[in-house]
Amino acid sequence: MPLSQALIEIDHVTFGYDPSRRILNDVSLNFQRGQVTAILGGSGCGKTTLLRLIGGVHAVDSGRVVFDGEEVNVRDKAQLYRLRRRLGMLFQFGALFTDLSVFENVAFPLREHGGLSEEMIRDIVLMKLNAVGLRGAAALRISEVSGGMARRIALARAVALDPEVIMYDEPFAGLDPISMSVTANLIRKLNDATGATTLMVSHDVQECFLIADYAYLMAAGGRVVAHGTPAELSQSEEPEVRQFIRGEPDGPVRFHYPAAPLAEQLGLAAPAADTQGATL
Ligand SMILES: Nc1ncnc2c1ncn2[C@@H]1O[C@H](COP(=O)(O)OP(=O)(O)OP(=O)(O)O)[C@@H](O)[C@H]1O
Repeated sequence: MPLSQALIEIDHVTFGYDPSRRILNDVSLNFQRGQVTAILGGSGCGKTTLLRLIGGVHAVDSGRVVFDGEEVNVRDKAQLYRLRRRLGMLFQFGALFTDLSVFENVAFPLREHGGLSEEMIRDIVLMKLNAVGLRGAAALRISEVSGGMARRIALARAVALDPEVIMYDEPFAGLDPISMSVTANLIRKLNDATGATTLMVSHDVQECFLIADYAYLMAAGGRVVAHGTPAELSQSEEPEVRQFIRGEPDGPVRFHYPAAPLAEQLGLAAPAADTQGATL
């Protein structure tokens, strides 16, 4: 078997939660060691589903998910356990324990892991909090911190056990522009400082392009529209890619669900050329 460069390979994967509706349709993506790779796409195109397949939460219908040369098999519990110990995951909105302090939130995975002395836990927690600039906030309660700080605490918690792979699901959701760019820079910094491999699912193209080494653009119907470095994708002449990157409401990817022209439906004018996109 040829040795692949990629740490994680999604190889011609097709998947649906139920047989009547395919979410991913013969998709192939590669995640290179040490790199930050963004998976970009609108709501519902299957980005989170991809992360779940990598974590072995569901079995693929066809194709393969390969982690470090080993095909993920959801029925092999011992393999899944080994795999998941190598993955760190930051879920959408972080999900911190609001009744615990900042310190205890970051300490949580370390205590779960077991076998670490209190002194070691303390040192690791303070180092991780220092990396996200919040060592001084260790004693605060989660209810006392801002949304941007909460995201940084969740980042510190996601990397507490120094995972080889860090998966972020919508790390920028609900953040103001400054917190967004702080979070983006931290994702890059944590990747480089720990030598990890980062997968980042998002619909924030600009933020991801600032820090990603490589990006995949996904569209509805579970297909990969394009992939490349942010520079390559930014220079693409492909209409679908250009629309995606510029966030334009009209183009090959339509903003409007098919409908009769608005004026016609409101009884304001005789049926005319399609004006759906022009009014919004
Ligand atoms: N557990 C589930 N059971 C059945 N259908 C699901 C389940 N989870 C997600 N879906 C459906 O699968 C599709 C893809 O969802 P997914 O969460 O992967 O999309 P996404 O690209 O991450 O979107 P978002 O950015 O909105 O989170 C959606 O239509 C969703 O309704």
